[in-house]
Amino acid sequence: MPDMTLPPAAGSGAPAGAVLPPDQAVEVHDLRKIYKGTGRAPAKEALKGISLSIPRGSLYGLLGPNGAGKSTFINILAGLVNKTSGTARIWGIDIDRDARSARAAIGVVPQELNLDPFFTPREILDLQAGLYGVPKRERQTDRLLEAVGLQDKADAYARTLSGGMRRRLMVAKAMVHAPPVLVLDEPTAGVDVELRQSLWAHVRELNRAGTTVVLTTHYLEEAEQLCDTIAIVNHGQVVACDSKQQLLKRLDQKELVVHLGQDVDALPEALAACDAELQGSRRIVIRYQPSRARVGDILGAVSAAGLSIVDLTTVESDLEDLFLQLTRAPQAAAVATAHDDEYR
Ligand SMILES: Nc1ncnc2c1ncn2[C@@H]1O[C@H](COP(=O)(O)OP(=O)(O)OP(=O)(O)O)[C@@H](O)[C@H]1O
Repeated sequence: MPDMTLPPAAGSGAPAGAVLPPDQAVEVHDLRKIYKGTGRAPAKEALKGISLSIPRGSLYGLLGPNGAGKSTFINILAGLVNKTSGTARIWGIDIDRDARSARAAIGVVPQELNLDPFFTPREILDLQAGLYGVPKRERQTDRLLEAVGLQDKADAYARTLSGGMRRRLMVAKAMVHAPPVLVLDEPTAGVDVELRQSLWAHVRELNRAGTTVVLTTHYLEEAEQLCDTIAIVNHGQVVACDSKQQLLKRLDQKELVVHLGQDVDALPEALAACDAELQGSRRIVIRYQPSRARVGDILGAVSAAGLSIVDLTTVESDLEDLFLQLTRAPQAAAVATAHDDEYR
């Protein structure tokens, strides 16, 4: 990936005398969307009252399985889908009160690579800047092309660009009006591992340059590697939303594997009250909550039962465990309600 020095996002800093940028880049409250049924297809409630605040400057992940409602959410922000109810503000601008200014504050990179194959990157960016009413003298076409490493391809037909180059061009296209908020819908869906890394580097660079980045993904790894804050969405509801560290802390579950020096045929009595399991005759797996149980006490109980410990391993839960817990739990709706209250 080329070295990228990006043009600063509009409003990302606060020049002297300027209106201070908002603390929250995006704020939505009780956002609902019902797609009307057509023919035999029934109506679909894609968003069931989403409330979220996306802090300015964050790299925010909307994580959820296919069909969770992520694209619907960002398409509403982008002005491409009409919400059924609720409110949304982008960079402090209510999308109902001033749709035009709200749209100007956001750049969206859609999932589909919808580029005209017979236009060159330079033409595509110029055209897009024209659509947004950016005066010619203020256009940053060359800088943007350089930022996404496409200066050498500025005048090549888009159809001759590789998949990765096209994605980068899409990012540049979404940035022509220097929006302070950039939304990427599944930026690396179907992208190979190497290109994924370079796209991540690019997204981090955009964020460092001051742009608030919101991305949707169903790749846990992507959210874990890139995002500082993550909202997990399932069936049109937010089931968790916190900083990555806090989310991981919420798991509060560890697994301790104790390898014994002798054969046993049953769990020692002292471990009966724990979530413990004897595997084979020399291995005990104990699941515990670090906030409630001390590993020293657990090991003490094993030793007190007259068992010798020859080795130990611990396994920590990761985001994947939380994701599975939250998106598979039958009471997910209850979790969401309790959680939403925290964020209102
Ligand atoms: N135009 C539409 N008409 C009817 N239903 C729709 C429409 N667009 C989306 N849906 C439905 O709304 C739900 C949410 O879809 P959405 O595309 O927002 O989810 P997603 O989380 O972005 O999933 P994916 O990653 O697969 O795009 C799904 O059940 C989908 O089938």
